[in-house]
Amino acid sequence: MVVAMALPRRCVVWFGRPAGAERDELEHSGWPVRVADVQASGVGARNGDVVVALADLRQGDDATLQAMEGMVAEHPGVPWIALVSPETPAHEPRVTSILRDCMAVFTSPIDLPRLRDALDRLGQGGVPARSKPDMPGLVGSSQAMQALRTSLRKYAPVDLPVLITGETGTGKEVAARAVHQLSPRAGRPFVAINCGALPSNLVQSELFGHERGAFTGATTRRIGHIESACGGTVFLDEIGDLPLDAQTNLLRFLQEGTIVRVGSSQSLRADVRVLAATHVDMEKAVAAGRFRQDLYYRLNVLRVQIPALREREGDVELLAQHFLDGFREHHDCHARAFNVAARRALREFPWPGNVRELVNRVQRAAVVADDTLIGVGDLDLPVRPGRSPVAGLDRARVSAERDALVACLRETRFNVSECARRLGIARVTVYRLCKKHGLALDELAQAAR
Ligand SMILES: Nc1ncnc2c1ncn2[C@@H]1O[C@H](COP(=O)(O)OP(=O)(O)OP(=O)(O)O)[C@@H](O)[C@H]1O
Repeated sequence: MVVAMALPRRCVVWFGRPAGAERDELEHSGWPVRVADVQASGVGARNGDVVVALADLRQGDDATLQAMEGMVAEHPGVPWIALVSPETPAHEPRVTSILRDCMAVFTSPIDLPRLRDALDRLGQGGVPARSKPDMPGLVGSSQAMQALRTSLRKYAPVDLPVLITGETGTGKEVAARAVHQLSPRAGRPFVAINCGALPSNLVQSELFGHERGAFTGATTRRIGHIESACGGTVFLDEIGDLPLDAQTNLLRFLQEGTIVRVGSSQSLRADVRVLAATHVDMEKAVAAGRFRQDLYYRLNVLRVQIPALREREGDVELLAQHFLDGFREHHDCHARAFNVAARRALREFPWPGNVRELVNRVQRAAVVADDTLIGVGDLDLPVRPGRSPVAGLDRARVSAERDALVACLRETRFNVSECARRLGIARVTVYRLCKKHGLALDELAQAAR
């Protein structure tokens, strides 16, 4: 039987069985608890209610897990928190799927003050606090990112060039900045140069500087980027685009530690560490004669590959929330977090433009979202029906339920009481099922006339 619950405006709907102390603690801190049965109850929230749903996975058989999975999927607009025990089979697909859609997970014995804090944050439209990144600017807790951090930490103190490779927008410059920050050069300048954006006739002068009168228009002496990074680090982005003559001078600098300004014959010592990045295949560029092999060897002493965003399990949501929080610090917007469907879409999208594309989509969504939870439409991401958590048998079951309901409604000429009697369910269940399947009774009845 379905229980239609009249909720207070602020409430925890607890699917499962809270211990007395757990319930008391929440009620005393202003969070009335409504205990709900996942097999028979809905969330029951009205517009404007502040409701947080708790998926209590500490007890429960497979049928409960299945119903819980469906319940979470059916209520994408509600923030969910999961409670698990050390015995909860976290590797089982149903549990994994539920946990993924929850904004926070607490393991028993539940730390009640932390749970209360999480509820307060969600109640204000925020998300539970997350741990700060342990490397400057580099957010992500996936295995791929942990391995990357380990390499960057190892390479930072060694005063050798690092070649950073990876697809566009993966965070090569962020990684270069982290190396600089973690190195003994941290207090000195970090100068980033996009080699692909330098005008070809000015590359040498931009990198190494020029003397007055070195060429038409050189009315004053100019210090180049490498010299201006003195004592610090220079980051040469898109190194594969560096013209061959500039490659020769860069090689000399790497071998001898000296530069020569354009129009001068004097060598100047420059204490600068070089980090370089590329998204092109440097071996191919060398084979094609576009890049000097000796320079490639010099730059490629230490090498890190930044993983594509699609290879970082679990990081997309973390990054998306990070960018949303950052956006909110400087702009007024309603959005505080992402609903279940949006988080699923974030996980499933292949992100060809990597983290940069994610930044752009999140910022756009933060501007257009009218709700506190960003939806799939706000992110302008496709919904992939084939990847719904209600997959396979479950989807077949849902679709059979819908078909049976529509057929019975038609047979009974949309008489809800008669339809309920024939299906052997309560009238309220007919209404609940119509809502669940997105069926507007009035419109259906009208269309059938
Ligand atoms: N791990 C990360 N944590 C936080 N922000 C990140 C991370 N990785 C990338 N970003 C952000 O994503 C955007 C793109 O990063 P970045 O410019 O470092 O990428 P890139 O690989 O150097 O790009 P390109 O190939 O175009 O030079 C930046 O806004 C950066 O701050």
